[in-house]
Amino acid sequence: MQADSSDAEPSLSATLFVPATNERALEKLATLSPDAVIYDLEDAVAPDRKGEARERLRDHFRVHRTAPFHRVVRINPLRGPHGTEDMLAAVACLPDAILLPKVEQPSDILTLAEALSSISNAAAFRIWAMIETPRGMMNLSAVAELGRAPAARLSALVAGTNDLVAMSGMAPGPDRANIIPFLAQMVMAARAGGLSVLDGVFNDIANGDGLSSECGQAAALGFDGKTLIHPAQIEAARAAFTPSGQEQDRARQIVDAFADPVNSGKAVIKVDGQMVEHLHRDAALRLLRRAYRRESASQGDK
Ligand SMILES: CC(C)(COP(=O)(O)OP(=O)(O)OC[C@H]1O[C@@H](n2cnc3c(N)ncnc32)[C@H](O)[C@@H]1OP(=O)(O)O)[C@@H](O)C(=O)NCCC(=O)NCCSC(=O)C[C@H](O)C(=O)O
Ligand SMILES: [Mg+2]
Repeated sequence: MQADSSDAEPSLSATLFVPATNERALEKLATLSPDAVIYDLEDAVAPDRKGEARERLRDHFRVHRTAPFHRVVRINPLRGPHGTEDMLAAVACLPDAILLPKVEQPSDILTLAEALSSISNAAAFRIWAMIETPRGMMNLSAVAELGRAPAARLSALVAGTNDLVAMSGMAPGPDRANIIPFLAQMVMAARAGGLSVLDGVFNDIANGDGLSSECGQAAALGFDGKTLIHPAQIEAARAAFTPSGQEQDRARQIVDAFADPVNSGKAVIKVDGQMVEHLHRDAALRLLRRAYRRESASQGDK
């Protein structure tokens, strides 16, 4: 079962990356049902194609003014040569959020937030932060604290496991054993800051069993969703982050038990032999809300 999820964002279970230069993949989006799409101007775009990527992105958003999923643009770091132009292109697209990669300290977020505040049509944009460098990991709690400061616009953390592995020299190990401590810290930091938090990508596109297992692991760690690189990965992510029928039944049982007049005024009761407190009822209500949102979203797909 997924741990308590933040209500800061809509459902983000299946969040698909699309390189902004890949025209075919951009068009394919109209036939897919991810919860969110991250249009990438950073690592999926070669350095000599950054200008073309921005142009394609603007064209794409001009044609597709709305979409049934949350839309996020990943720009290059603001301290690098492409960051500012990427930010302006992203703002012109009116996405729901801008994803800043390789965030290492609070000032990275605050610089972007300040820049957005000086642009008139950027009022509603949220910022998502990728945590994927050793320095970003070391400064994680200070970055996540910005979730409590509305002016910082921060609403989600995204684990960049490829970069983290490459920059740290760690091998992920079987079942990601070596990186789990860092993933768990990201979830805790996100909860402390009231942020959503997404797991990193699974590179082995043809390995469906491996993906399902990693999505299950991400849900068990408390992530709100998984970032994906291929349409074939959407269903596995969706399944792992949707509360099962059994989980929903149990949640209803807990909610109903507390609503029963015989339990009126009680802070702790027994349900099916187990001690249950108000915190369990609150978690049950969140789970049912998540299941309801998922159900409504899939009705919308039909
Ligand atoms: C990896 C890919 C290059 C593979 O693409 P392709 O060879 O075209 O795959 P398929 O032939 O199997 O594709 C089948 C159809 O699906 C479309 N497609 C493929 N990928 C996507 C996608 N991401 N979104 C939408 N549609 C997609 C193809 O166009 C085919 O369509 P059709 O022919 O019309 O049926 C490709 O999958 C890819 O580029 N994926 C995304 C890569 C990416 O964005 N990478 C950067 C993000 S990951 C990262 O950086 C994480 C982080 O920073 C870290 O450090 O960990
Ligand atoms: Mg990365």
